This record gives sequence, structure tokens and C-alpha cells, in this order.
Amino acid sequence: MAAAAAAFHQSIGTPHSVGHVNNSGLHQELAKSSVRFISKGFEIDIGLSKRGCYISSKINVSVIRASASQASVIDIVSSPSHTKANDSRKKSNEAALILIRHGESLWNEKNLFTGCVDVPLSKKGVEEAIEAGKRISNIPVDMIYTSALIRAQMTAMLAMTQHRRKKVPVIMHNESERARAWSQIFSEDTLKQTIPVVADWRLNERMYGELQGLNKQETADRYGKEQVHEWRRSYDIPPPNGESLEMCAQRAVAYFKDQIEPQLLAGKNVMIAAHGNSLRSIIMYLDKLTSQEVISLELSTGIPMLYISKEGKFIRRGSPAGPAEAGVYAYTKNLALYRQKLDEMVH
Ligand SMILES: O=C(O)[C@@H](CO)OP(=O)(O)O
Repeated sequence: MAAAAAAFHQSIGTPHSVGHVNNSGLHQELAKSSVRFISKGFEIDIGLSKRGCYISSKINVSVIRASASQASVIDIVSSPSHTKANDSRKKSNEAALILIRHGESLWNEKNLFTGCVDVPLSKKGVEEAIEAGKRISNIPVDMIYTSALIRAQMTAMLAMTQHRRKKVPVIMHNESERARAWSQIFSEDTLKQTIPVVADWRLNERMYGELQGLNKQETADRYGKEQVHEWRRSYDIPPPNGESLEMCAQRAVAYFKDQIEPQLLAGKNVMIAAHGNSLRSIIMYLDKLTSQEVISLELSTGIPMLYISKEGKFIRRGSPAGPAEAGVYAYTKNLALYRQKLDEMVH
């Protein structure tokens, strides 16, 4: 039953245009000198330099170069008897990694500091999760990691309701011997049609200490905007009795390196549904951001981000635009083939 494991994902980059900036759920951070937007496959930095205000954008050229020499995703659609495809996958080190910040929660809606308080998605958050699922519905997922918090788990599960492959995400219960034994699956065929979901507290939102449950605006009015900004967006200054981003990054990145990266290196396609700060930590590691760069990185709720893991490197591919847009899935041959197989299954 331990076989009920496995899975990872790839990401895709997209061309960018300043014209897209305002319509894609982008978030803006009140950074002191610069702001980075990440959405739909492009990055835009806006900031102040000695010469005035600047705007710069980035296309990852490796996106274009990233070819697809392997068939790592094909066998996920094909029957298990397609051993040739399976062999190809073993040789391949390419895998997709999808990151999704949970949809809006009931406390995001109320503008409350949330941290590790376990609140569910709002109605809008449910819709965002479903929309995120549509965007990734043509991308293979072999394994899902979420935090221990319901808003991330709801997001992962709702997103998977939209996936065209129709595998069933199943939460792994390894918290005790009995939990493990009682959640076993006794059919190999059924098992093959499942996606293991591993929930771990190390992917949780950073613990917000004594700010948890407080209104963000009221806290700013009371302690001053500067102080609240320092608590929310400095790298190594924790809020009262809470975790700094640095502390959050220590456990989230350690978990990524220990548990998730080996799966990617084995060619498994992975989705991670987590939180603003645990994902910023992981992106800091993937994109080799400095502590200065990460503090101005903001992630929108419910927007999937894709990376390709290849030969130990992570290539940002942005965010798939939607199931109807074929182009975004063709950034690697593997993703295009996977989608083609899905299309063939339907027709
Ligand atoms: O309240 C929280 O837990 C987080 C994420 O919503 O807030 P912040 O934007 O300050 O990181």
C-alpha cells in the first residue's frame, strides 16, 4: 500500500505583456523600493531607482529551449501495459511542479491575520480553486502535497475535480499504525486510479503569533502602518511570538528538499497546495531569490504556477492560461503529448 505514492508536475512559462497585468489576479506588495508581480507566466518588477521609476519584465528563455526528449507524462494516460512508455519515463528526469496558493479563505475575506488558524475557503475561494483546476486540467499530476490546513486541502481537492484524467485524490493517513492500516486500498486497479495526497504541517502558513485573529487594518491603525508592514513583510523579524518568513522558510524548504524534490527527480509530477508564506519560501529556493527579493514577492490566491524540474534544475513556466488554450501546454513536448492523449481518450 505504500505503493499509493508517486506524482509530480511540470510548469510552463508563458510570454508576457504589460497589457495582461491588470486582469489576472495579480497582487501588489507595498515594498519599500520595488514590487514584483508574478502571474500567468511572466514577471514584472516595478520599482524606484536613482533615475526614477522603472518597470522591467522577464521572459524565461529556457522555456523556449526546453524541449521534450522524454515521454514522462505519456504513460500516465496510457494503460499500465505500455511498458515502453514506462521505460522512457524511468530514463527521464523531467517532471512538472504546480504550486497553488489556496483560494480566498473566510478570514482573507474579513482581512484577518490567519497564520495557522484552520479556517475554510470562502465561496469566492471555492470558485478560485475550481478555476485553478480548469487551468491545470491538462497537466499530469502524480502526487499532491498540501499543508495540514483545510483551506489548502480544499483547494487541492476542488482543483482536482476539474482534472480531465479523473483520477481520485486520496489523503494518505500515516499519523498512526491504525490510521495507515484502516485506510488501505485492496485493489491494484483502483489504486492506479488514485493520486496520493500527503498533508504536512511544514507546508502550513507561517505562524502569525499574537496577530492571529486580529484585523489587519485595525492593527495598522493601532500600531502604525510601518510596524505592521515590518511584521508582515520583513524577512527575519517575527511578529510577536510568531514565525518570521525566515523561520517559515527553514521548515518549508527543508520539507521540500527532503520529501518533494526526490519525487521530482524520480520523474513524478507534483502539485503543492499551500500558503502565501510557505510558497514564497519554496519559490525563494526554486528561483534562488535573495531575502531582499522574496519580501516583495506576492502570490495571488488560487492562481497555479508551473515549473519544470529537469536534471536538478527548476525552470519557471508561469501559469497555464486555461484548458481551452492549447499553446500553453505545448511548451514541452511531454505536456503536449499528455494533452493529446487526453483528447484521444475523450473522442
Ligand atoms: O494572514 C495570513 O496568514 C497571511 C496570508 O493571508 O497574511 P499576510 O498577507 O500578512 O502574509
